[in-house]
Amino acid sequence: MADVQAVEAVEAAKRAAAKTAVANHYPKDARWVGIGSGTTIVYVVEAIKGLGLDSEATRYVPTGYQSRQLIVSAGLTAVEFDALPAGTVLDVAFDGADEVDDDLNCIKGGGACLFQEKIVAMQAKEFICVADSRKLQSRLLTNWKYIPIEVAPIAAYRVLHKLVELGSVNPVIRTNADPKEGPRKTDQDFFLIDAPFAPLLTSADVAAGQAGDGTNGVWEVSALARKIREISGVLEVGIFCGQTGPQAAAAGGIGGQRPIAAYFGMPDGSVSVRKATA
Ligand SMILES: O=C[C@H](O)[C@H](O)[C@H](O)COP(=O)(O)O
Repeated sequence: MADVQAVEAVEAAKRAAAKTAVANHYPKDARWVGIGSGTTIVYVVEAIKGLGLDSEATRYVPTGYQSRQLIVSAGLTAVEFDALPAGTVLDVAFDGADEVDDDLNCIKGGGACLFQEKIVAMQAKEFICVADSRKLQSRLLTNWKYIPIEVAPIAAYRVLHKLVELGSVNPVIRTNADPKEGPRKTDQDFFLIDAPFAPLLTSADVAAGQAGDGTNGVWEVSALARKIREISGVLEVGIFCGQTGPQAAAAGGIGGQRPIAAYFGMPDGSVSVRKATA
């Protein structure tokens, strides 16, 4: 009974966060909207429907199979990322996260989606993250214990070896719930490696003098993300960091993989917001 109540409380928290995020960031004249993956994004789509705008002109860009099914089941119109007219910039992209730190860096991929999520977020003016209080931490890898990494199957063991060199302790190839069914496949038919590391340093940690260059296995977020992406065989890493959309636009580019705001449903029913400072 207590378990059922706990699950219901978490679902209520996700729904509250989604409703607030959509109320604050969904443009009334939205033309292109990115829709992420996972269990929390379901409430984002519910909240979008709840706005009652349902414009014929709005198109929703999915980040994988589940996301597309969600869009279509809600009676909304999906357009695949590779079918977007050249130069299309999404008005906004919403997505969940496995953990978010003080700088709004995120870990994503716990549900096996990260590559399409990243390219959709990076094509949007604003990327908005929606989650519950379990995901709200000061540093990444506090409550959530590993970094999901999407890899080419042929390179998986090579990547495992390289991750150990970077300081990961016991990285594993993710399997299906029944390990006899073999490795879990992504929407790209790639494998996932789940790589535990020590908690990742934030900008405040670095400003306070901590190195974060991998010495003794301690990494700063962006430094580790860069190192992992450099390994041949890695398609994408489930660390979303670096520029926000507005920062990218100010530099003459499009979109960023770091959200401009993250909304967390709290156990007391309130919604906590963390906003990017720059
Ligand atoms: O792989 C899945 C995605 O990155 C999800 O957005 C992330 O795992 C959060 O999922 P949920 O909302 O189910 O906690």
